[in-house]
Amino acid sequence: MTINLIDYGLTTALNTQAAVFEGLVLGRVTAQHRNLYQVVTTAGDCQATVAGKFSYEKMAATDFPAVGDWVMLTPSTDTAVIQHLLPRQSVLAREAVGNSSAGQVIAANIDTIFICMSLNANFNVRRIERYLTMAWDSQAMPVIVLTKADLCDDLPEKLSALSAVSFGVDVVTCSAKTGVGYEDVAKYVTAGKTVAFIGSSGVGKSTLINHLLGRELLATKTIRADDDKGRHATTSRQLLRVPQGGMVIDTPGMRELQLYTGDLDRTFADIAALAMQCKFRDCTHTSEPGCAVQAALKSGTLSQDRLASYQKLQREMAYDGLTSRQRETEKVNRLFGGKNEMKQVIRQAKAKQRRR
Ligand SMILES: Nc1nc2c(ncn2[C@@H]2O[C@H](COP(=O)(O)OP(=O)(O)OP(=O)(O)O)[C@@H](O)[C@H]2O)c(=O)[nH]1
Ligand SMILES: [Zn+2]
Repeated sequence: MTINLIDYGLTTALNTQAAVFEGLVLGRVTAQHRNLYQVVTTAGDCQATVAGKFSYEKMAATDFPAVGDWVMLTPSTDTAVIQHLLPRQSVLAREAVGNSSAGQVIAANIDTIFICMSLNANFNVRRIERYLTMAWDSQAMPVIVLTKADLCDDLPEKLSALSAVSFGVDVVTCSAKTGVGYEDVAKYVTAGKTVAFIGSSGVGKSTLINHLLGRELLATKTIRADDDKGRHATTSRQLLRVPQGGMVIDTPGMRELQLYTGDLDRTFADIAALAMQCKFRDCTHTSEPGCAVQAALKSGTLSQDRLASYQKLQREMAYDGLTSRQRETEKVNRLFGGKNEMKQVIRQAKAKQRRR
């Protein structure tokens, strides 16, 4: 059986890069189970591990292959060996577990990211801002997918609230119950294109993916009626072929993405434009004279909620860029409200220690 990698998103540019590595075979990572990878090549599916140099050269976690990556490998009848990672066109990363500021790649080479949010209890434009920031940073194209339209009786109000933060990003409204909008979602999933779904648990991502795949591949779960919170149904990371062309990446890590880095200026284009008009270039938009952001707040063209959301994400990203020691300080600052307060707490703690 020969597989056409063009169906898996192979482009001429990738092929040209791959041609440099003589004697190696090109493939795309479709799944990852700890150190073992599933890779599709023209010869079919194979299992693979990474070459020793990935560990010896102390590569960063983000330099290891992830689902969606294009890799060059030494073929084998048993376990192939991944020798090289081809440059990524887009990367969806999250903050690694623990106290390091290193990122963890959860999927690579995604064309479209569906930001899923249900139109009932889960709807929250502040969360959309968070997801958009992450999506813009990944280099993939975001599309906002509003699910469970059947459970919403104030759609125009919600769409209007959304238009204030979406800035021309495509918005699709859908419902699994009525079938409305499902075809609009499918339009983005075309031959050679890779899509990913992010959004809270229980919003209907698996339901949408199953519809695209035309089968019940992913288990969907029953939602607790009282709080609309879902239980996790998806367990393994994977890249799945859609019968009518295109691929879906569904990795559990995508499901509660923490902001790692992000393109705030693109998500908050209105605030970025205002900030350009501030008198001072390093304006913090708090109490400086000639602050265009504060002026917009006063005139009502910018909402306090939106500015607060921007500042919160800005703080989070600054925090992500800190070393672990700086983070500790930052945590203390957050807890005690500032340096002087912190110093006082430390003085008191030391005094207590001495008394012992
Ligand atoms: N009323 C209604 N229910 C829906 C709709 N879409 C999905 N559901 C239901 O919502 C529940 C959760 O859907 P899932 O597709 O499992 O949600 P998920 O986003 O994949 O959840 P995780 O796997 O935890 O990330 C299931 O009971 C679905 O049947 C919809 O459009 N309307
Ligand atoms: Zn300002």
